[in-house]
Amino acid sequence: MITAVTYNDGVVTLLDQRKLPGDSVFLKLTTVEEIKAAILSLSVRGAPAIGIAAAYGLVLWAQSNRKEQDLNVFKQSLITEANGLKATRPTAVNLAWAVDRLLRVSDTAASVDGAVETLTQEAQKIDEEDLLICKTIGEHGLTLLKDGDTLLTHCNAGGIATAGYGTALAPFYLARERNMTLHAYATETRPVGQGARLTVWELEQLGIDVTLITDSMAAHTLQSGRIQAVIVGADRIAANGDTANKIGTLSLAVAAKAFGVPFYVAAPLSTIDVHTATGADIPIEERAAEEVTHVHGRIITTETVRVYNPAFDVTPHQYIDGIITEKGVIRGDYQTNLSALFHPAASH
Ligand SMILES: CSC[C@H]1O[C@H](OP(=O)(O)O)[C@H](O)[C@@H]1O
Repeated sequence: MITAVTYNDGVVTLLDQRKLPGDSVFLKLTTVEEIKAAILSLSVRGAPAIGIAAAYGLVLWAQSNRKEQDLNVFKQSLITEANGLKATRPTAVNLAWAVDRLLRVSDTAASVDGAVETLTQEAQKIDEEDLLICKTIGEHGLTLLKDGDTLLTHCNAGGIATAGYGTALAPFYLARERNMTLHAYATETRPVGQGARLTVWELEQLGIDVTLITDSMAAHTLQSGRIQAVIVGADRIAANGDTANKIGTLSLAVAAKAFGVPFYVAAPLSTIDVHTATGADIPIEERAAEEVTHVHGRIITTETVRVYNPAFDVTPHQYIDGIITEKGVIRGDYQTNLSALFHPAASH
């Protein structure tokens, strides 16, 4: 199992995803500032993985402030640090979800030491739970597939974007364990190249057949009939099922609908944000122009060009045939059926 984020005794170890596929470099971080920088630079990326990293970042801060005598000062400063972590990447709700979960459990602490212990335990629980959740997502994803299927995926929603197994790639991990054969087509995923650099690398590490295409080849590939389903991850799913994911996902969903290919989103409940009504309300992170204008440090356009670099887009729920969660595959009336995941009693 490839693990992107691990924690042990005051040190967070991150697989530096900027260096893949050429080098597997592990960063040893001991401060929340280093964690924030790693999230901003995409050393660690992937909605669940940045939630786990942010949670451990709060733990590092708490441990370095253990000598604070005033519990209220400690708690107020913790909230400030939490807000700083949330601001790093606003679209992926998992980051805020993880940080808010730590704030909730530490709020009842009766001492600074108690708060530090509670924060540490809760961050480790989030990490451990995510691994099991992703495996379960893989199980539910397999119910939609058959031996020999070819799936198109976008960006990287694999083990290195989570605590392990991934979300969109989880069915590939499970299929491999079950001697079931699935084939992958991975889109390059400009401008950061998570597909070409990370998904190809991850699937080849697993011995899974993967074909790389550029983003502009996706519609043609879907039209060709060689793809049985599209499966992607998510950064935030609104209450009505509208889904924010890596830029380029919307194009895949529209093309899949046009050519009759099922389009699935795979995501844990921690990616579903019932407090965000529709996709129009999801904040879309815009990133530096250099991600678009430069490849491996070399400029590929003019020095004067204006750049628009949204890191995500929103796929309307009408284009989504199913949302694969750890609770099962959610279909149809997403407003009702997603809400029922959080309020089961109300669904009767
Ligand atoms: C399970 S990863 C979910 C999601 O996060 C990725 O974004 P980024 O690489 O910018 O962190 C991508 O949108 C994945 O689908």
